Amino acid sequence: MHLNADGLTLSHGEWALCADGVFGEGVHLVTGAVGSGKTTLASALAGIFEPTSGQISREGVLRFTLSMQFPEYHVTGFLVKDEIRSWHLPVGKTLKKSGLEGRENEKTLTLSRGQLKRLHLTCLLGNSWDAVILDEPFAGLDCREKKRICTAIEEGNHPLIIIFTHEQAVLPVADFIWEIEGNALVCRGSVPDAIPAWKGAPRYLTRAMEEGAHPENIRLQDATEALCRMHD
Ligand SMILES: Nc1ncnc2c1ncn2[C@@H]1O[C@H](COP(=O)(O)OP(=O)(O)OP(=O)(O)O)[C@@H](O)[C@H]1O
Repeated sequence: MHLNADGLTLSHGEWALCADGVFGEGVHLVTGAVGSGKTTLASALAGIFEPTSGQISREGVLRFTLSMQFPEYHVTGFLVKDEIRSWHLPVGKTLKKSGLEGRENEKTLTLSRGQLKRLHLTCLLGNSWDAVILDEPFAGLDCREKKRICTAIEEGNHPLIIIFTHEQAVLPVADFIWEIEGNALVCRGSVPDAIPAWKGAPRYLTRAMEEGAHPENIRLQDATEALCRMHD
C-alpha cells in the first residue's frame, strides 16, 4: 500500500513547490515553516488540489481522507449529535471520547474551535481508513488534547498516516520524517536514523543529541529516556 507523489509541481501564481516521493505504510511526519506549502501538498495528496505537473498515484489505498486545518470545513451536521451520526458513529460513546458529554443537542458551530477540532478528529480517527492525511491536527488544542490525539494516532488502525505540522512540543511516535525545505519536499528517512538530519526537529530532541543521546523516536519522552540511558 502506498501513496506516490511522482514529479509533482504545485503552484500558486509565482510560488511553486516540488514534491517527489513514496509514502508507504506507517506514520509520516511532514514538517515545514509557516507558508512552506504543507496545506497545498496535503490537499494535492488528497486529490483536491490539481498539480501543475506530475501525478499522484495510490496503490492499495481505497479509503482515504484528509483532515483540513480548520474543523469548520468538515461540519455537515446542524447539531452535535447529527454531526456524529454523519460519521456513522454512536453518539454517547463519541461524546465521551471527545469530552463533550451532554452537549449532543447543541449547534455544532457553537462549539469552540478547540472543541470542534477535538470532535472532528475523534470522529475522523474513529472511522476506518487505509490512509489518513492530517493537516495541522494539533492546531488550536492544548497539551492534554494534543496528547490524546497522539494516542489516537498511535492506537488507531490506519495503515498509512501522513501528518503535516509545525508542532514542536507534542508529537506522536513516527516512522518517517519529511521536510519542506527550499520549495521542495525532502525525505529525511526512517526514524530513528532520520532524527539527526531533521532540521526542524524540536529543541528537546536537538538538545538531547547535543548531549550525546540517541532518542529512539521523536517524542519528548524518547529524548528524556535517551538522556536517562546515558546517565545510567
Ligand atoms: N489560494 C491561494 N492563492 C494564492 N496563494 C496561495 C493560496 N493558498 C496558498 N497560497 C500561498 O502558497 C504558499 C503555501 O501555502 P500553504 O498554505 O500551503 O502553506 P503552509 O505550509 O500550509 O502554511 P501554514 O503553516 O501557515 O499552514 C504560501 O506562500 C501561500 O501564501
